[in-house]
Amino acid sequence: MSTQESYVTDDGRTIGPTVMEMKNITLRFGGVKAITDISFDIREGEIRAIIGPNGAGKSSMLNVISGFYVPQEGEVWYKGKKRPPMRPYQVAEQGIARTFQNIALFEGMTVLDNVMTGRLRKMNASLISQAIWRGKAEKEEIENREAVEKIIDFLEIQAIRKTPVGRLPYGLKKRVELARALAAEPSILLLDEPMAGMNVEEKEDMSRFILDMNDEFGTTIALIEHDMGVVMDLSDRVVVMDYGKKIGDGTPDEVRNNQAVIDAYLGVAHD
Ligand SMILES: Nc1ncnc2c1ncn2[C@@H]1O[C@H](COP(=O)(O)OP(=O)(O)OP(=O)(O)O)[C@@H](O)[C@H]1O
Repeated sequence: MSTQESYVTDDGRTIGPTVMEMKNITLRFGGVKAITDISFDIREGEIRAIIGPNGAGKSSMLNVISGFYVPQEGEVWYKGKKRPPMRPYQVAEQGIARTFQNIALFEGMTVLDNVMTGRLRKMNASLISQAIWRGKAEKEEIENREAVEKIIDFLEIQAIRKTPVGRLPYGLKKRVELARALAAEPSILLLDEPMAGMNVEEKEDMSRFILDMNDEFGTTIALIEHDMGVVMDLSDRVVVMDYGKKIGDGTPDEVRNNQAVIDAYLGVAHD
């Protein structure tokens, strides 16, 4: 199927054309090649997973997408244009939001205020226009509040909206982080091991929220994860990395039956 054509999944979601393309990415840290010549694409509206054993290069890839690392070789294409090297905040301004493996929230602030910080990109009224056109700024404030409240309802965190984040258990903090990222209304949402450190019930909740988020807001999601089982039910397509190389790419079924992937997960020796 052409990557420029839309298609409808078995569960009735529409997957659009390619929104991001990684072309022949190579990333080195001194003598260590974290990523070797990897290409793959992300389509609009899909849930795209990047999986692989420890040290495979997943975090490095996520950091290339989000602008934390600039690869020595290869190109990143976004919305049909080659992306020049960019700082992470510029990538964020382009509509790519992310969560972190080690939660990065303002612990002393309430859940509501943390989620509001995710909205900063959407706040357009400058200080001057706020002074002159108070009405415009007020309207924007109301819109922002409404958008944030919708997300808070959606992620079922109403009951803790006034609680300082520092007091919350781990699973809920992860959910608040998700809410904050979603508040930016990203074109692509990058999730860095969203289920790491969670118990079974928390993992089930998180899976449900990721699926619902994609369904309800149409958010394109790219996530990295080393637990293969967790992402198989969630993802439309999966890239599998091992020792910095791409060893598989396809639907969960294709990837599950790929011998190189099976070997990598069973720890079969490499040539
Ligand atoms: N900042 C860095 N400096 C030097 N080497 C690095 C750096 N970041 C990653 N590496 C190396 O690059 C390789 C890939 O690491 P990366 O963290 O991307 O893998 P990963 O698949 O995310 O692993 P994990 O599942 O354990 O998080 C590893 O050999 C790692 O040691």
